[in-house]
Amino acid sequence: MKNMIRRKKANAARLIWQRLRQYLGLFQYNARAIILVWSTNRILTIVLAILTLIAGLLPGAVAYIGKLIVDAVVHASGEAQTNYRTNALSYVGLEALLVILLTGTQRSLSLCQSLLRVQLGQKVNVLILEKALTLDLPYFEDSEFYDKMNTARREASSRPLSLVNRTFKLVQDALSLVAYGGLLLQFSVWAVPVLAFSAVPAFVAETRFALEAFRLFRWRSPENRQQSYLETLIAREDYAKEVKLYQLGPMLLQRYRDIFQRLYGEDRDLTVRRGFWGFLLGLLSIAAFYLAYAWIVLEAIAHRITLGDMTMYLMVFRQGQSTFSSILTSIGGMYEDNLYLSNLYEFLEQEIPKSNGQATFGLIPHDGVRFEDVYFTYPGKSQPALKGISLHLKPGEKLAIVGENGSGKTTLIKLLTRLYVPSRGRILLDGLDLQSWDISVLHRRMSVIFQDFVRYQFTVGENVGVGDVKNLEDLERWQIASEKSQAKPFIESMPNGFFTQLGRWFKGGTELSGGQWQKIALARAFMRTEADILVLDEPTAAMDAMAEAEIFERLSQLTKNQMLVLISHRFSTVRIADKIVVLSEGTILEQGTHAELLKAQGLYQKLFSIQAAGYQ
Ligand SMILES: Nc1ncnc2c1ncn2[C@@H]1O[C@H](COP(=O)(O)OP(=O)(O)OP(=O)(O)O)[C@@H](O)[C@H]1O
Repeated sequence: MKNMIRRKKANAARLIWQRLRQYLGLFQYNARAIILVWSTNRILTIVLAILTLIAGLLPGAVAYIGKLIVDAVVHASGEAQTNYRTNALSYVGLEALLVILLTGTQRSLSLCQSLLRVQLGQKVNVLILEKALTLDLPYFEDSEFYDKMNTARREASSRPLSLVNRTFKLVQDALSLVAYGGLLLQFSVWAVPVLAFSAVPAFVAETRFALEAFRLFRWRSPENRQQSYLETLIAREDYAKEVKLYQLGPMLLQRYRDIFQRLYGEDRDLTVRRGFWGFLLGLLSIAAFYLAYAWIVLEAIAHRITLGDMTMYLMVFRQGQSTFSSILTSIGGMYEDNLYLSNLYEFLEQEIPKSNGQATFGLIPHDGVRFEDVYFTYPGKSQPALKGISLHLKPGEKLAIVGENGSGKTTLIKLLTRLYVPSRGRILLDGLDLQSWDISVLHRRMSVIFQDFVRYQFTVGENVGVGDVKNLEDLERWQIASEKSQAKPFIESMPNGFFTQLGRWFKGGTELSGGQWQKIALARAFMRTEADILVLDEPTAAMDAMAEAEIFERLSQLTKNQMLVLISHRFSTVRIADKIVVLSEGTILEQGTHAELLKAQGLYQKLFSIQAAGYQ
């Protein structure tokens, strides 16, 4: 029996300990937040700590001077002694000085916090962006991971400082409470623990609700993303045309409102419950406070304490109560901050499996590119996008890939450029698996223009220059590259030539036509002269017939020493290739030269004749 009771007790103790650890575990980020703040600006952090200390101790001193004033007044009025009067007046002066000091300290504290907030916000954002730069493409396409990053970005820049401020505020309040407690102990040893315990239920409720708030916040990431997407659709110029002409505005706005209503409903429930329980449990501490208050009044009436003592205790009580509730708020808030920070650190510390390829040259120089039985399935998909792809592209060779929409052409390029890793099989460059190559060396050897190339809101020259970031500002190279892509004539006709700002986001920006943008993108590809693999995905789809014909006429010449991988739906353009691959549903259906494929009378020949017929 005794054993059973002992075991039960041990179990209960273990449970309490576990719970406590769970609670305390959630405060683990305080120290990290302080380190983060410390590394952001040491001087400001030290000043903040010192000011917090002063601001914590001063209120106790003010309360004590209050007592001295009242006692001196009582003496002075009873015995009409001038030195008591002088005493009383000098205490008043002293209190005024202390209050000035306190106000100054508090002002300086908020000044320090404002400065730190800006610096810390910048620092955390840079950390997040630096991490984002290390991520491979699949991470950006993984909505869960993307949500984590956005949650981190949205909130985390303000949270670390908030956590540090709260930690310091807690220390400050705790110091004030210790000072008050010290003064109160003279009254009764019981007053302090009674007041402390009365605050526990409110504290537990506060942390519980903070956890719930965080869960809500996390669940909602997808909804928040939807909302910000709708905002973008409604408010951004590149969507405005369609939104207006299809009259999508009201429908989009309604969706936006609906999401808000749903979120608001959940928020309101939580806020109401939090407020209700906070109030109810807060009543407990108020009751304890006022009982003690009444006790002090009775003691003063019975002359067991002086009037000065009573004034001091009452002040200590009032201040103590507000310090208590401020501590509660700090702890609840700190708990929330910790939860948000856990999200930030989860993002920052997510292990990114990196291929440790370091090779800067291949095993068989000049072997070119080989696909060996390559399969690829997109994450989360059941059907492979590419199946058993094998091909060989020798240095200087031109390869064209054709095939219907969704047949896997772009996917093949994504694998070739190592944005994705094959699920099976290998891709070799100069006899060495792409995974073994140093990624920056590999990317330097490639020049790629995707169908959805980026229209940078930079100057024309920079839009070309980004093709070779080392020579971003090199006017001469811009000129050569844009001459190759037929972009030079229209660039030079613009008022500021290569220095014209493009896009509409910034003042004085000029918008280009689709074909003009494409010529700029092509110039970007030609800018990368170091690259020996040029990949062009529908490079001339938006260009006029003349420009397209001129580019293709010269393309073989322009890319004489480069391997060229060209995706196109126009058969007139692919015929320049040494080898044409016809993709269908992720597999190679046919391959050969234009003449061979025509002769084979397969899909290529069929599609070619359909297109040719269209022009007759
Ligand atoms: N990021 C992605 N995640 C999942 N599936 C994708 C992704 N991108 C493409 N797919 C799928 O992979 C298949 C091949 O797409 P891919 O973009 O390679 O086709 P494509 O031949 O380039 O088409 P198009 O001629 O329309 O440009 C399609 O079924 C497509 O739905």
